[in-house]
Amino acid sequence: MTKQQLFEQIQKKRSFLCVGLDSSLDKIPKHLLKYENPILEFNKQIIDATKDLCVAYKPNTAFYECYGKKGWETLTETWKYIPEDIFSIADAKRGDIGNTSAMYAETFFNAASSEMSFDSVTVAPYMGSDSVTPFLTFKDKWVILLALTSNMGHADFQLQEVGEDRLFEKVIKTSQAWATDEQMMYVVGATRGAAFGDVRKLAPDHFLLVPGVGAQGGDLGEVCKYGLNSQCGLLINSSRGIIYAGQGEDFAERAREEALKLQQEMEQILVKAELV
Ligand SMILES: O=c1ccn([C@@H]2O[C@H](COP(=O)(O)O)[C@@H](O)[C@H]2O)c(=O)[nH]1
Repeated sequence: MTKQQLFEQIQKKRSFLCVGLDSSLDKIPKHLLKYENPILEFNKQIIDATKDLCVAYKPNTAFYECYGKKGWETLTETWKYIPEDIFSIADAKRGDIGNTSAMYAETFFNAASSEMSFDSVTVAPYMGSDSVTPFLTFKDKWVILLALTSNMGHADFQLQEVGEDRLFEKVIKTSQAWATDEQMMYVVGATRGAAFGDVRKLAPDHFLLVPGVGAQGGDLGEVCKYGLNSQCGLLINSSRGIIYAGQGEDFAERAREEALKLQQEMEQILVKAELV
């Protein structure tokens, strides 16, 4: 999916919501355990209930890899179930020496070999250019590079000064030599608030994937105040806050209600910013 197509979806749905599919057997409603593949059934019902309210789905691969062969099958079938016009993110946080990264890229982008072709994959920048560029050889596919994460430990490295910059600023500056804003996004945690202003000084036109609203307490209004750009430029993820909103037979409706609350807030923000 291109940047323009993503923006068109945002305008059409009046939403920049990404639903995180962090689905695990111990958290999904108990009545689903009777299904042959409970997590797949859960994901399908969540997707059916939210697909008109969001523009992206983000399965975090950890929640699938932990179940071995069956988990990979679930991830593959979940990817197949995501509607084509919805941006798909494999939140895998990969990155290794070049030839290994090339195999990771095949895994997530080349359906001919892996049966999956996500629109994007999250990548860690720590190993540098040759660990990231193999993901950039696929047309209309995206790297989402970790920049300033939502977790407490972000300060251990990302805020350390490297010359005149903090490390996350160095990551954003240096990586812009590897790809344009048509192929690269950055992860910036919703819990980072005013730091969105610093990110926007360096990356005014890039899309930012923003996890951390909902369960982690990030503030949507604050993120948008500093992070919105002329093509919206934000994909706001909520995983647990949406998918585990209910535990009963009506869990998908409860998930829809939570997604709807966020979508309605986003619509107001888009209208106020005259983006729709
Ligand atoms: O900085 C980061 C990078 C990735 N994540 C991932 O996003 C979701 C958040 O889940 P919630 O349940 O909405 O908190 C999860 O998959 C994380 O691994 C992040 O939270 N922060």
